Amino acid sequence: MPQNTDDVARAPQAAGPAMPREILDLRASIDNIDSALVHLLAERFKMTRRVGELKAVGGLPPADPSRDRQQIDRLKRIAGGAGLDPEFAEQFRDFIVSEVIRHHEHIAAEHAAGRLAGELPPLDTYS
Ligand SMILES: O=C(O)C(=O)C[C@]1(C(=O)O)C=C[C@@H](O)C=C1
Repeated sequence: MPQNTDDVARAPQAAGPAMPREILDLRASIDNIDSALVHLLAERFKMTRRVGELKAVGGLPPADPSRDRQQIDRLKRIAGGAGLDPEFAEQFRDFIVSEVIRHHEHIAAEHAAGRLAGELPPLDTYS
């Protein structure tokens, strides 16, 4: 994903002390990381949208507390090893998953109203 790293260096400077070159370089990297995070999140939401469709079709509830517990324990362990505050990692996951739940609920309501769009798996294939 190409980035225009000149954006930061060309940004107008407020009056005051000059911005050190290293901060400008760090900001360019921060912008790249933020962009990667947004792209990763967009991919994650594509996956969860499909999960939401399958849950709606299968009559499964939007939230899955045992999966939540698994994810939280795993992410907190990873965060600890990566030098990130595990509580922050949990809150970040909660923030994302609460949006996923909102999407799941919307998809379930659309399905209940017979308006669910997109490719759906055939039902009762194995019964
Ligand atoms: O795995 C699921 O069952 C999902 O619906 C996805 C997801 C998630 O965003 O990771 C969302 C809600 C659930 O409570 C658990 C996980």
